Amino acid sequence: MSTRSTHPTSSPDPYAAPTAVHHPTVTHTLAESAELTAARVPLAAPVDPDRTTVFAPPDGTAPETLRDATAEIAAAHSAAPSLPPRRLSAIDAQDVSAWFGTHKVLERVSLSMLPGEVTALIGPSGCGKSTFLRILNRMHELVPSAALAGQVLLDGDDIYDRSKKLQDARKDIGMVFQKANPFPAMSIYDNVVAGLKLTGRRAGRDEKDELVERTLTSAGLWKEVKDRLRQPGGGLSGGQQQRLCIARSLAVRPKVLLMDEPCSALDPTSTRVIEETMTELKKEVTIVIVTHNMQQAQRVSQQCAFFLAAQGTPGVIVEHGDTEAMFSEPQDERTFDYVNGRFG
Ligand SMILES: Nc1ncnc2c1ncn2[C@@H]1O[C@H](COP(=O)(O)OP(=O)(O)OP(=O)(O)O)[C@@H](O)[C@H]1O
Repeated sequence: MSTRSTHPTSSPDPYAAPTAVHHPTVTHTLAESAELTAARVPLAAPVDPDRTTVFAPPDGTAPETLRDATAEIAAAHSAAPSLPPRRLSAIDAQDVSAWFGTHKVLERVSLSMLPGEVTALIGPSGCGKSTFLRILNRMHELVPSAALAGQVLLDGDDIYDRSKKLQDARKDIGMVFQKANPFPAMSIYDNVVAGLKLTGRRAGRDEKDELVERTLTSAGLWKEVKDRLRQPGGGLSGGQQQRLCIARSLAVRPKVLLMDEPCSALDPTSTRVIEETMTELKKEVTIVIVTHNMQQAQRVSQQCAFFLAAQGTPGVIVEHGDTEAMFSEPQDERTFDYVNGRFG
């Protein structure tokens, strides 16, 4: 066990009174739980595989149905320049606790995020999902008052080990934020290449061209922008900008991609395109997504973790495991209540 940064003086031993629990044991009680579970409602409706969401094609070439989009994105992936295959990575959080000043926001959270799968982090506002996500690529330490304890292992190596460089963690574990943040005046092409520049690596023209096509294809954007690569990134729609940011993150070939509510600012059409893109992307990068959208969690993830912070206590994981099972047969009544919209 290792301890990072400066611990709050009022709590010198972060493990003095461990109360966090992990699936399937439950020791926390939520005040409202009994009341909430008194009137159970049917489980969330399963996702309809034949849903026929109509797309609003920006250039008149987009398909009409999600089913078509899935096929199109998959086809684009197989036609794109490819890289030699590599082993998919696992990221493991072990007994992670976190503070902002003296405010403890996570309590001994452990979670294994499996290679080549999408793990969804769900839970009510303020339970520490984003903090947990930011700990996974060492962004938490950017906040001056922040502290943490525990370990984050990328393929078995602790990213917080003193011998590890911060830059390596950021390169290996990319992040896409809630609000798309491309460089607006920079061209689409240069936005993607900027991802590479951040690593300090120089690349020739051919390599850059290949990189731009490959990453934009992986992000599900190539077809829409291939004829206007020199136009500013800021001229794209919100959904396209988010996919451009995904492409920029992919340019450094991360092993893990963290996504913090990547669709919350997007319309349903753009949301579906990004979800389909994620389904393809997980074949090359392990994905962890924070989402408030239960249907999205069901659609995109194979693993799910339910975070909860009872009044005045730090966030813990109440239950985690296979997404389908979490939604159809949750082991904890608080999970049942949350995934069925009873609170949060
Ligand atoms: N920079 C910060 N400084 C101080 N406290 C913070 C900071 N960021 C988050 N917190 C606190 O940490 C706790 C967890 O916040 P966090 O954003 O991780 O929760 P969340 O589950 O992601 O919430 P949401 O779903 O609303 O985004 C909250 O009490 C929040 O107020």
